[in-house]
Amino acid sequence: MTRFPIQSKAPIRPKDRILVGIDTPDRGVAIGLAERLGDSVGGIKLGMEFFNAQGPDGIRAVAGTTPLFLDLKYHDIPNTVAGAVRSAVAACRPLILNVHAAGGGAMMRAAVEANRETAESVGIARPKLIAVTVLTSLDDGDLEAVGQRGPAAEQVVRLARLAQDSGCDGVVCSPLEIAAIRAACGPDFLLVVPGIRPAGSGDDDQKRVMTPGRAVAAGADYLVIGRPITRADDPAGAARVIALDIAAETMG
Ligand SMILES: O=C(O)c1cc(=O)[nH]c(=O)n1[C@@H]1O[C@H](COP(=O)(O)O)[C@@H](O)[C@H]1O
Repeated sequence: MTRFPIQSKAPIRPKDRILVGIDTPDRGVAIGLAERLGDSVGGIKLGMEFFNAQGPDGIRAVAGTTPLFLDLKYHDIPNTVAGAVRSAVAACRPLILNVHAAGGGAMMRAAVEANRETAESVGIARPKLIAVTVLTSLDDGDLEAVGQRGPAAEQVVRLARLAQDSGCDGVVCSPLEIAAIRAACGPDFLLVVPGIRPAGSGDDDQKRVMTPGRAVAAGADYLVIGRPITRADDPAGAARVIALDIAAETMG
């Protein structure tokens, strides 16, 4: 796997934009997928299902030197989230980690500070800290059911601005809000985008979706893609087709 371009301004190759979401509790399955996909994606994303079964030791065993997005979506009081970030950065050394923007400005500022201090004290490049805006599995009706008035897109932009003001490097958003966040937060704000479905794939539990090529053309930096790759008969082949779709929509 090549060096991840996230820490520099180097141009990003289509395949490097893919962070494959490996959602399994099984260490052997995760290691197998990471190995098979190593040459076809930019990095891996490990989240709660894997972490809760295998812990930091399992994360290190799967990620090795592979660029890692550690997706544990912290959402708690500032002191607790700061502690979680310190533990995660020291133990897992991710390239990217996340919190929920809905935890508020004080919580995000505490996370930003904990991330910076811990990276300095363990002597690693500072991981990118990003904030989840509105989950891609929710639509306007779901938001209304939890007392959130107004379209998802408005809430996403509100939370993206708050995340930026709180010192976060970027956000997780659906592909449908990329243009609005770019307009509000500028070209350097990192946009990591799940809710990606190649043409012809089912949406599963995702509600705000787009194809990989169209999401990158709209301004996504990185795409988080799970089942369309990991559940394919040939995961590496599926990742290569996705990279071709990105290239077709974004080059020449
Ligand atoms: O933070 C995330 O990565 C995330 C945020 C979000 O709003 N929606 C979302 O789907 N994700 C993650 O992205 C991955 C998407 O997986 P697939 O739906 O299988 O492509 C899952 O691992 C989710 O946990």
